[in-house]
Order: sequence, then structure tokens, then C-alpha cells
Amino acid sequence: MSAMLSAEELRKALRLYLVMGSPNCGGGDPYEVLEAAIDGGITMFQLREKGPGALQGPELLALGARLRRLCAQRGIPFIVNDDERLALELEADGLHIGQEDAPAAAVRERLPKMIVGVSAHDLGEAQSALAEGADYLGVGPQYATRTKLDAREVQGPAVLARMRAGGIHLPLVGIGGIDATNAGAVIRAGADGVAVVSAIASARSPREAAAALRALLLL
Ligand SMILES: Cc1ncc(COP(=O)(O)OP(=O)(O)O)c(N)n1
Ligand SMILES: Cc1ncsc1CCOP(=O)(O)O
Ligand SMILES: [Mg+2]
Repeated sequence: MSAMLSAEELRKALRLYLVMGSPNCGGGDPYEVLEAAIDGGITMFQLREKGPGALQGPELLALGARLRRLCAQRGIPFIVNDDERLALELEADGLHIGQEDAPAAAVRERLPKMIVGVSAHDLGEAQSALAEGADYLGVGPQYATRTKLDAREVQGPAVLARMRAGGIHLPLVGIGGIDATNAGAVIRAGADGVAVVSAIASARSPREAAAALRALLLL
């Protein structure tokens, strides 16, 4: 577990997890989108700069530094997707990696003080991630998504129930196609929280979208 958050604090932080980068903001300013989402009540943030027009190099570092600072000011854990070096440069609270990224055990060893999140699509992957020292699992896709073109097939909330029944007690967050119409089903299946991209970042009002999700998650 990260030195920064206890397991219980992490479970709470995962409740409404915004995952986002500039390509998800419909041309809007990602800083303003994140600020509005924090005002609306998100509890954790992941910088995932992927897709058409994704920033790289110094531009990505500059954006990451601004978003990181905003999260620090507002008490929101700041996680970086995929890029271990960027996570270190930004002094992130954590790194999220998937099955096609660096091996979780090696990342755990290199980043002993960071929150390490791992994507898991079935019980077997969840058991491996647990054994390799993951702090939480991102589980999905729960529903169809247009945000991640290389997403695996839809698993549905039942995959969360299978993980719980299989003895996975790690903090779990559902991801993929989640919005206000289906977030409750994800929680009822066993997730501690929901991770969303488009439901907040592409909303007409990211603040209102985050507030609506927060209200139904009973926060
Ligand atoms: C919270 C959370 N869960 C899952 C993912 C997906 O990670 P990954 O499978 O590595 O895919 P990319 O996001 O890197 O395209 C995530 N980012 N966050
Ligand atoms: C990053 C990721 N991993 C699995 S699905 C997904 C994308 C989720 O985006 P959205 O919330 O817009 O469906
Ligand atoms: Mg990844």
C-alpha cells in the first residue's frame, strides 16, 4: 500500500474516479474540465493522455504539472496512466498500468511509495495483480465504450461479483461506458467506485455531470 493513503482511504478515493486527457475534453481546456469536475465532487484523478491529438514531451509535462498542482491544492489523489517516468517527474501519487504495460511486480518494486493500479479483466488477472502487489484494480470494460478503441470485450458488472466471490478483497473500481444510468449496478456488483472518462469530460457541464454521479453514489 502507498505510504500516502491507507487501504480504507484509497477505497473512498476510488468512489468517483475521473480518468482523462486533453483528447477527451472536446476541444475544451483540460484544466478547466478538471477544476469543474473537482467542484462537482470527483474523488480521484488519472491523467490519461491518449488518442488523436494527444500531447507529448514538454507539452504533456507542462499540462501534467498544472493538473498535478490543481489536484494537490484540492486534496485529490493524482495518478498517471502508463508512463512511469512521467509519474516520477510529476511526483504523482500513483501509476495505473494495464496488462500490456510494464509488469506490475517490477513497477511495485520500483515505486514502493506510489499507489499502483492495475487493469484486470477476469479473476485470473485479478489474482495475479494481487500477488504482484497492486493497490487497486480497474475492472472492465463494464459496458461498451467509444473512448478506448482497443478495449477488451465487455465484461459487465458480473465480473466484479466473480472477483469478490473468488476472494479478491482489494479496492476495485469499474471502468468502461459508465454513466449515471448504470453506475449503481457497478457498485452493487462489488466495486468500491466507478472510473469514468466521457461521462464527465465530454459532458456539457463537467461540474453538473460529476455532481449527479456523486449524488447517486451517496457521497
Ligand atoms: C482505473 C483504470 N482502469 C483501467 C484502465 C485501463 O488501463 P489499460 O488497460 O492499460 O488501458 P489504457 O488506459 O492504458 O489505454 C485505466 N486507464 N484506468
Ligand atoms: C480507459 C478504459 N479502460 C477500459 S474502458 C476505458 C475507457 C472508458 O471511457 P468511458 O468512460 O468514456 O467509457
Ligand atoms: Mg495502459
